[in-house]
Amino acid sequence: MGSALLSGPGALAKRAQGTRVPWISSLGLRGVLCAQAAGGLELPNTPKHRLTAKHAPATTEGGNTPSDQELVPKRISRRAASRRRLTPHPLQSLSLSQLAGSRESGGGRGYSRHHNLPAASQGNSLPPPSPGNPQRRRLQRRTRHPSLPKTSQPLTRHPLKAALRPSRERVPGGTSFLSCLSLPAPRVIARLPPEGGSLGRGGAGPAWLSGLGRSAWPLRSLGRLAGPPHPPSSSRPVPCLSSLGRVRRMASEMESSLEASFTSSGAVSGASVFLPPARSRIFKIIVIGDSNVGKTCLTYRFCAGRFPDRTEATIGVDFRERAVEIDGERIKIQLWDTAGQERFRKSMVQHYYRNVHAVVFVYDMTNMASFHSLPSWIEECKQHLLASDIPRILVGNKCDLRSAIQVPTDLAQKFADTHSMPLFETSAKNPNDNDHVEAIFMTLAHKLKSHKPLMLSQPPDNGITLKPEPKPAMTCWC
Ligand SMILES: Nc1nc2c(ncn2[C@@H]2O[C@H](COP(=O)(O)OP(=O)(O)OP(=O)(O)O)[C@@H](O)[C@H]2O)c(=O)[nH]1
Repeated sequence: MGSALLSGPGALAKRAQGTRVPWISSLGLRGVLCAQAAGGLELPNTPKHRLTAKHAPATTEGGNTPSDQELVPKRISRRAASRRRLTPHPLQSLSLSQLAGSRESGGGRGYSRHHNLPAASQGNSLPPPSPGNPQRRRLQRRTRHPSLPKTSQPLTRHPLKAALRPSRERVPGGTSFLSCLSLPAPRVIARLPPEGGSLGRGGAGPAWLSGLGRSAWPLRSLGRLAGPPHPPSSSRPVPCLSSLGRVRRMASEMESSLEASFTSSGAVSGASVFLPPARSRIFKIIVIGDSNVGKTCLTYRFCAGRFPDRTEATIGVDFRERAVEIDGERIKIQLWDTAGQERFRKSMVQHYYRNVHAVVFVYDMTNMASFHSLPSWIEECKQHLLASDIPRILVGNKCDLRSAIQVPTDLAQKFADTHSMPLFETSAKNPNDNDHVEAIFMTLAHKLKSHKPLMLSQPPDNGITLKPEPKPAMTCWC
């Protein structure tokens, strides 16, 4: 049928002109080959090396047309089929990242999404895929990103995902950081007021806590780490450093309450308002000295009237207050029991020295090193610009341990004279020295009262009273 068609007058005319035969596709390859073998058709645009005489099927004897099976040369068929299979689709030859980039950059083929440059210039030095080199094409398929190793990662994984995954693997021992964060915080036991309801003997709790009520005491008190009572000398429990932040916050609250107290006394009042006179003045006294010299015990003895059952190293600062009456005036003595250990005080120091009215230097009479540290404590006061006229006293503690005393009284007295301070030797532990401890702080209170520091003075007589401004006369616009 094919030869019949090809030998028609139209086909011959086309052949004579040597032009392409548009309807040849309807014949199929077999028909074309038959026609060519019969010499009836010349295909000008068909490469001769692909359709040559040797590929054409031999005419069977008797001039019969070969069967369909014979008409299709097997070699040509296989090669054509293999070429069709090996010729990549343009998208097939692109790597994943290139595909993603081409999507983002509007479909530019083979371009990096980062710089819009050809992928080859980004470090992927492979040439564009060639249809005739299947090995190279395979390489190109395996190469996804120049920075990633050629591992057996699934193609669907984004490179970034692999980089950001490692939380568990990175932490040694298989613990993730989140589990580290969820470690239980150290237990902190709040210091409760001593029996009787208040810290001091004055009855009521500290003024700066009065607004909170008694139920707020444990929250407002400073925490100390739970633990057994430590032995009298060296091995003391180590408090938790994380409590320092809480202590610092407390110290600032104390300061602001002190400043509020000063303000309410009328001495510091930036605004032109009239404030009622304060009911009682507050004196801030800081107690400083080496760790373990007995600062906590001394302040506790004065405010609670007894030796504490157990003590731990102070973190930052402990506050105690006692109200006393001197010459008919009620004043409050606020004792700041500071930490002796450097690591528990360094971030608190600026709070200690603000608005200080008096300083108590304490050393341990059974420990010469604590006495030798006194000059450094005095120096620290100087560095924090403590006024030279602020009352200071020197206290040697633990005089009950007579057999262990290392610091002779005359040496201590000489030092005190050098620095113009009165010297007291006492014991916070010995109940017989109770009056002595009391006398130390009461002396200070008397001195402070007579000292009449500017900040704590009563409101001046020329206090400005706010007068209501005269209202403007009503104007009716209607
Ligand atoms: N024998 C005797 N021991 C005392 C006396 N005062 C304190 N201690 C003991 O000395 C140790 C330390 O007392 P603290 O009051 O905690 O010392 P501190 O100076 O406050 O120490 P830090 O808080 O670390 O600055 C405790 O074991 C007390 O029991 C005292 O007068 N006599």
